[in-house]
Amino acid sequence: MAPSIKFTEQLQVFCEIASRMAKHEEADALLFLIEGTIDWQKLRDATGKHHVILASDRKQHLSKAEDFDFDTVELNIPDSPVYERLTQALLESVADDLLTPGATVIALYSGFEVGVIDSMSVVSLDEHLGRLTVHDLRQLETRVPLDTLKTTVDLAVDIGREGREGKPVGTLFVVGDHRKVLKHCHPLGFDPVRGYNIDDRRMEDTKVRESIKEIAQLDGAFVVSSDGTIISACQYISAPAAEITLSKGLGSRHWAAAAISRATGAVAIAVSESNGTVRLFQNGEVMLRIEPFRRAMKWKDFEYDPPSAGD
Ligand SMILES: Nc1ncnc2c1ncn2[C@@H]1O[C@H](COP(=O)(O)OP(=O)(O)OP(=O)(O)O)[C@@H](O)[C@H]1O
Repeated sequence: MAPSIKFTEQLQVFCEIASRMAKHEEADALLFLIEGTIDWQKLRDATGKHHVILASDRKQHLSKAEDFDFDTVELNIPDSPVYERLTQALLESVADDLLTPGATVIALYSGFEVGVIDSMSVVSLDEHLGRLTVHDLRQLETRVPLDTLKTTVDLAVDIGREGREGKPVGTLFVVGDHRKVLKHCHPLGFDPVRGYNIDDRRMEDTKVRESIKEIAQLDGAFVVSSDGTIISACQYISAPAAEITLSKGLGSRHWAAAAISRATGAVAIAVSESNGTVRLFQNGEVMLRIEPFRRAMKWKDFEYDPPSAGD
């Protein structure tokens, strides 16, 4: 059974203060990061008509919450620091259209004692989160289904923000039109997904996404079919770069992304190793750019010397 959080007097007072703060800040929502179920009726009474989002690492903690008019977000990053989980909850809420990128949110969470909501923050989602909206993805009118795009973009944003074991990671996903894409690819060594059956290569699966984060540390691109199956990994992409203009500072990974999206009907999603920025290319152009949400600044970024367009 899911653990339950006692609806204490302290929680009641927290809800009242959060509601007052929400009014004062003209906040768009209250966000509760929870580690168990709560008496939903009491929470609804205490938060009145406010838009409330509940985020948890476990689906069962959120069970029946929607019956009380709460929005819910599942995180799947247990044991991560609270800051990471809050960030993820905000990103997911924006991606699911529960919050706009410019929203102000009153977040309530357990900052010190496990299982007790003891902390509150006023968060203004700045423009770093700004571009990640389903609306933007919808505007692309691609032949790649929205679900596949959203899953890939979410994963790319995770990779850009988290890196791996403290190190930044960059990578490239080429999504859709995979038969044509493969004609422009050659392997850069062993293909780590080769030999796995289709069910073990679907991006909708959490375990598969975790494996992708590992493989992303290797050189080359992922080729993904429109239905979100990883067709191949560690591929070098060579497509003609003629008629493509990109901003200065973008290197060969981004040129490859632009070129393949021009030469085929695929959407290319590049994660920059230098700064975690995710760019989505279609028809040779950057259609969407998502800045990582507060990744630590690295001074060595400024020493970066991009290769020339012909590379
Ligand atoms: N044509 C390509 N196909 C697939 N992967 C590529 C290609 N070109 C470069 N890469 C990958 O991108 C990595 C970084 O290359 P480079 O620094 O030139 O790219 P970049 O666009 O500046 O990207 P970043 O911002 O991540 O540094 C390479 O080590 C390689 O793994």
